[in-house]
Amino acid sequence: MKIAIIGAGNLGLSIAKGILHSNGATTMYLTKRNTSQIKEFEKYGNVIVTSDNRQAVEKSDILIFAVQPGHFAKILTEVKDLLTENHVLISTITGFGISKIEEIVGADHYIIRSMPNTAISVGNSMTCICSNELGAKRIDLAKAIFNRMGHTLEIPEDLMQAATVICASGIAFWMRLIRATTQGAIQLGFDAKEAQELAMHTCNGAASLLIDSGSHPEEEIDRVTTPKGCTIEGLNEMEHQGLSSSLIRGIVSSFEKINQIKKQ
Ligand SMILES: NC(=O)C1=CN([C@@H]2O[C@H](COP(=O)(O)OP(=O)(O)OC[C@H]3O[C@@H](n4cnc5c(N)ncnc54)[C@H](O)[C@@H]3O)[C@@H](O)[C@H]2O)C=CC1
Ligand SMILES: O=C(O)[C@@H]1CCC=N1
Repeated sequence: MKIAIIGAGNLGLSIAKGILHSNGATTMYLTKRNTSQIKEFEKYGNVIVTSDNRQAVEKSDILIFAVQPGHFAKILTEVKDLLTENHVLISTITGFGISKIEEIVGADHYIIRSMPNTAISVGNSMTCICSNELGAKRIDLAKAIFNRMGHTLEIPEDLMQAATVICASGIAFWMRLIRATTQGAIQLGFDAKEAQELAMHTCNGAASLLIDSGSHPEEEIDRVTTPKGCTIEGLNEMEHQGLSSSLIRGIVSSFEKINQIKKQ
């Protein structure tokens, strides 16, 4: 597969690392206006770093766009005459709908929207995907690409903003929960490094339990909460302080913000 990542910033480079780790490309173009910080990627023999988006598009079949929303229309306009019937366009760009992409390049291209998160760099992204009408013929290909770097779910486009909050911003939300747990562990006597080790592996274990068993979180909670024990004591105090409520309100605020951004 010949892949181009147009916009090798935070997300673009995370995708590049994921692709490299999974040997997911025969050649990979990485583009950025100033390429000096990412030249090191050329040490992988099949990676070409350039600021020339047109060259990257011409030499690749799968085009993954990961630029800021304000730059996307200009870049599409710059390369649209090079697009062939073989190209698959994958946009990771927040709030930029398929209809807007079609307005620029036409509906006669395979257009996929995908919303990965930065855990794609370690092959563990939750990635939501949707497509235009023609792109439905390439959705399995897009899923195959992202399944090598985590888990994918095909969703209707109108859920893409919500998916961005839960999956992409979600990385930040979970990081903060892990950090707070780490701070608690330090207060209880662990040094900072061990505290983080305990917090992140316990978090990983909790997610793995649900993924492997398919059970509901409350079923797993029931297995841990000894009557009159310390777990229910802590859990109830967290809820008195608004744990679930504050998470839900944060998610909804994030969603309201993303909808404002889309309107701008
Ligand atoms: N950071 C994240 O976790 C996620 C970001 N997104 C979306 O992905 C997109 C990129 O986000 P980030 O990586 O965080 O932004 P970023 O600002 O780190 O990366 C964008 C990159 O595009 C490059 N760029 C700008 N103009 C260019 C041009 N004409 N040609 C080639 N490259 C150009 C910039 O130099 C920069 O390296 C955004 O639309 C964001 O909404 C989506 C999911 C997760
Ligand atoms: O914070 C943001 O607006 C972008 C979208 C999801 C992750 N970063």
